[in-house]
Amino acid sequence: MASTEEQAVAVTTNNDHLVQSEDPEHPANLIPELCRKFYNWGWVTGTGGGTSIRHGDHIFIAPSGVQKELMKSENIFVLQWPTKKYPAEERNYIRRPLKLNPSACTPLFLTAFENGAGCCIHTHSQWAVLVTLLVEREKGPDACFEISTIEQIKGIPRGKGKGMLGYYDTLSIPIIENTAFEEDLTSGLEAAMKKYPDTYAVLVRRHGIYVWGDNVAKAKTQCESLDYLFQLAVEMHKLGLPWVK
Ligand SMILES: CSC[C@@H](O)[C@@H](O)C(=O)COP(=O)(O)O
Ligand SMILES: [Zn+2]
Repeated sequence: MASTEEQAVAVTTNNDHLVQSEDPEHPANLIPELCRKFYNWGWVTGTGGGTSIRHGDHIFIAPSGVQKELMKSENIFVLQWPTKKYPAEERNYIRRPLKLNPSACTPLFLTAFENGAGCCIHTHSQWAVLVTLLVEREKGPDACFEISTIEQIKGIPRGKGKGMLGYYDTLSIPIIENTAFEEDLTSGLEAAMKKYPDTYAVLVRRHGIYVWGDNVAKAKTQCESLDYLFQLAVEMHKLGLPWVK
């Protein structure tokens, strides 16, 4: 019987083609490219944060604990979709680079994909963290960031198949409490999605945010719009201006 290492080599060797493509839009090329951008925006510094893409029946996932802006396509893990929520076992990966572990965010990304997402982004943006500190903790499971009558709200969907929010709508993003380990956030994320079925993002107090979209472009632009709104909200708070009119 082959040793664990030999089995891992076999898996990796057999499926390297899954992350080899000349196409810049291929997920194995896009994830490193996006993470370089996100690093420059302060979203994924110090190895925190990350992103994952669903492409057909494959899920592309970054490794854990690496400098996300230096990641290469050969470092990307691949899971067959649909898959188990906690794919700790080696055999669940159809491509697993040696000497690396998959992102601790994997079960959270999978939760977004189960919800129909094509891409999920996790940031440690300081604006997102600050907003979670400004919304009262006492509200518990009802904690929610809300903002209205700001043009950029129109960059966020009203819900699946419901078009985009309008200028006079109120944007609501649920906030869940942080946990000691990233993967333990999964039940909180699931509960928030159940309570807010139209949401495309969940804030994590003192940690950051998970944002997803139907595809990569939507996840990225929605994440950008939210980050803009969080920064604006922090500055408004400093000026004593209300977020909701
Ligand atoms: C700075 S460590 C951050 C991690 O614990 C976690 O919050 C995170 O976002 C990234 O996890 P990772 O397993 O490296 O993909
Ligand atoms: Zn994180």
